[in-house]
Amino acid sequence: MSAAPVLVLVGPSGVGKGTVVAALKERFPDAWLSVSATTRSPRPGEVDGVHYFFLTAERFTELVEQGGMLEWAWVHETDRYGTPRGPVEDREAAGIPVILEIDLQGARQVRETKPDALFVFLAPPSEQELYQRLTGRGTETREQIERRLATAEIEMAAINEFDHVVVNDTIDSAVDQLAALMGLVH
Ligand SMILES: Nc1nc2c(ncn2[C@@H]2O[C@H](COP(=O)(O)OP(=O)(O)O)[C@@H](O)[C@H]2O)c(=O)[nH]1
Ligand SMILES: Nc1ncnc2c1ncn2[C@@H]1O[C@H](COP(=O)(O)OP(=O)(O)O)[C@@H](O)[C@H]1O
Repeated sequence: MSAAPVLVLVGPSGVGKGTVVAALKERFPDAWLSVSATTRSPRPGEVDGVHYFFLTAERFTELVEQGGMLEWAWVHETDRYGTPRGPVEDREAAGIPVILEIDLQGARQVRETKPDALFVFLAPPSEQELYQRLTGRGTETREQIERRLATAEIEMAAINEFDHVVVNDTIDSAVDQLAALMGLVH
């Protein structure tokens, strides 16, 4: 039996990573989405341990120093985000497909430690559509949107580092493509 896949999904803020992963999980409930740790504050409705593990800066540093993060990075220059190592390794050992929704810097670190993972870039159909999705979501201030668009440019420039590019045109077709790449079949 071949090992279950580890999907590393990267894409600019607002491209639809969260939406596509939620749809993928609905169709393939056995796939497990890693819960990241972050130093940013929870938004209304976000639950600690469900959406993120919300950590203080001190606790985040402590975990990094203990080797508890598979990868971590400063994202949008303001906060640290990282993947707790233990839960990922537990799923891998149990043969459960793993999804890491992380940023470009994190993906580069995972490439070093898990070169067999599946590195996929989720791209927008167009720049215009990315802008519309990001502003349409309505969860960021103008300044935050500007910062995310600047990060998006850096991320889009690294698209060639990825094994596969999936364009998030419709949610269904993006899920179909990801499921096929991961070898998930009904
Ligand atoms: N390196 C790394 N990046 C992460 C992790 N979790 C989330 N991110 C990235 O952090 C960014 C979060 O951006 P933001 O627009 O604030 O969205 P949200 O925090 O996911 O609602 C996205 O680019 C994610 O890919 C993680 O565990 N590690
Ligand atoms: N395929 C799609 N077509 C149209 N809108 C989409 C699509 N995928 C996501 N969206 C919308 O785009 C916005 C950003 O999606 P989200 O999943 O929050 O992005 P990300 O997690 O990459 O930051 C949301 O309002 C979402 O409903």
